[in-house]
Amino acid sequence: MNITIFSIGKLKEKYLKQGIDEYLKRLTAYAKIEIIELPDEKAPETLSDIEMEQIKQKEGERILSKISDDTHVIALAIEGKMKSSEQLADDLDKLATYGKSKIAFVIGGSLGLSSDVMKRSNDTLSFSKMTFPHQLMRLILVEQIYRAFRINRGEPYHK
Ligand SMILES: C[S@@+](CC[C@H](N)C(=O)[O-])C[C@H]1O[C@@H](n2cnc3c(N)ncnc32)[C@H](O)[C@@H]1O
Repeated sequence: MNITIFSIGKLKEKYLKQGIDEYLKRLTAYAKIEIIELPDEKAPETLSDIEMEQIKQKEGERILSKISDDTHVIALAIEGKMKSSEQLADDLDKLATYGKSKIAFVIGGSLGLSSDVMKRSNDTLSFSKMTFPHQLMRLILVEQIYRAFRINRGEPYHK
C-alpha cells in the first residue's frame, strides 16, 4: 500500500518531527508512506469570508494538483466521520482487499480544507470535535496509521 499524507504548512517543532519520524520508520515494515508538505498562504488575523475562501481555494489547488485520479482520498476534518482505531484499520484493510493501493490523507492549513478538496475526497476522518494544530495532527495521524497496521496484522500494541 502506498500512503501519502498531504499537509499544508511547515512542520517547525523539533519534538513533533522526532515523533513523526519515529512512526514513519516503524511504518516502513507495513507500507510505503511519505509526507508531502505544501506551502500555506499567508493568513493575517483579519480576513473577510471571501479572502478566507480564496486562501483555502489556493491551498486546495496545490493539494489537488498532486493527487492522481486513482487515489483514494481521506480528508481530515473536524466535522468529518469519527471512527475507532479498529474501524480505521478495517477501512485500510478493505481498501487493500479491493485493490486500492494509493491512499492519500489530507491535512488542511490554519483555515481548513477547501470545498473542492472535500468534494474530491472519498472519505473523511475526524479525530474529535476539538481543533488540533496541523503539525500535531500529523503526529496523531501517523500513530493511528501505525496502530491500524498492527491491528490488521494481529500484532500486540499497547491498548
Ligand atoms: C488548525 S486546523 C484548521 C481549523 C479550521 N478552523 C477548520 O475548521 O478546519 C488544521 C487542519 O488540521 C486538521 N484537524 C484539526 N483538528 C482536527 C480534528 N479534530 N479532526 C480531524 N482533523 C483535524 C484538519 O485537516 C484541519 O484542516
